[in-house]
This record gives sequence, structure tokens and C-alpha cells, in this order.
Amino acid sequence: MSSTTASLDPIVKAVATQFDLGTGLTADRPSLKRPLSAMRGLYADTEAFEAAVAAGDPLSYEFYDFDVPLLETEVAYGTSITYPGKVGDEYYMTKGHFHTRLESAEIYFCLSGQGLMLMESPEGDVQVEEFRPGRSVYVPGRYAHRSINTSASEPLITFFAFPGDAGHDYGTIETKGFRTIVLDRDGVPELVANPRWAD
Ligand SMILES: O=P(O)(O)OC[C@H]1O[C@](O)(CO)[C@@H](O)[C@@H]1O
Repeated sequence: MSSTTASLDPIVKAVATQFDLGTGLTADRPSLKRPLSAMRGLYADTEAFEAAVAAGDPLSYEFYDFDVPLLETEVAYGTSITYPGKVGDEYYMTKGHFHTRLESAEIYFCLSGQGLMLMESPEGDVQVEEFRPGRSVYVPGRYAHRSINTSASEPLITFFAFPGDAGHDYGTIETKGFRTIVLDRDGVPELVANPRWAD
């Protein structure tokens, strides 16, 4: 996930970071940005996707990587900001990933906005939890996880933390997505089988 070489030396000095609670951003380092074009193949409505990319390729989400050492004794953390928007009827979302060390869990805390955490095991078990301000979501080990912004106007801002050696594994997600997608049906999120998924 990071562009720099990750250290294997433990952090020995305290680190403090000021995040802006309104935007979820910090001035301490640049965020990693995912414009819509980074999501090619993941939205069901490919025509709407290409039209949105051609019309300006909006930023769909951004997040931080603090280059925490890749050790199980360290804690990787940061904020994640998923912007409001839709591709066709499908809400803006993160790409989603498994952890390379599959058993690694992750914790999220919603600072503002509203949305869903979609989780899926390699065997296809699906779990969904709601994000709203003040609510935490514990993502169990072995589950791929994707944040979805279901608000029409507000960014979904979360703080996350996971073991330093968990790693990111995009596996089948980059090509087929999740087995389940979430669509806006007259203002209500609905879980639907992903038409692009095929075993
Ligand atoms: O790896 P993805 O799905 O592009 O999204 C990255 C998201 O996952 C995280 O790595 C947390 O697991 C966040 O940094 C960010 O919200």
C-alpha cells in the first residue's frame, strides 16, 4: 500500500497526529488518493463508470498510510474518507481487500457520515454492519472489507487500526469485486448479487 520501504524496526518514540474532524484529513503527510479510474472493473454499471471517469474522474476516496513497521507488535492506523456519490445506482466505496496474513482483524471507528462495512470471507459468507458517528465496527480476521458511503451529501469518515504485519491482498477483488454489491433503491441501500461475480 505504501510507496516507501517499510521498516522492520519497532517504533520507539511516541507519535501524535492531528486530524481535522470535519474532513478526516491531516496536514502531517499526503493522503493516498483513489480517483474513480482506480476502480475500473469494480462497479456493475460500466457505462456509467466510464462516463463518470470521462467527465472528470472524481476522487472517490482517500486514506493514510503511516508506514508503520511490518511487525505483528505494531499497529497500523489512519483515517479513511469515502466521498458521497454513485456510479449508476451503486454507492461510492473503497476497493476492499483481504489481509495478506488472512487471520488479521481490523477495527474501525466512524467519526462522521453514514455508510456500511461490507465483509466477505473467502468461502462467501457475507456480513454487513452500519457506520454512523460514534459506532465502531470490528472486522474479523479472514474477512475482506469494503467501506461504502450511503449518504447523498456527506463524506464517510472512519479511523481504522490493524496489526502492522497484516498486509493488503486484493486477490480476486480487483478483478471480480465482492459477491455482493450495494445499490441505492429509492434512497434505501439494498444488497444485491454482483452480476460480475462468477465462480
Ligand atoms: O485497500 P482499499 O480497499 O483501497 O482501501 C484502503 C482502505 O483500507 C484501509 O487500508 C484500512 O484497511 C484504509 O487505509 C482505507 O480506507
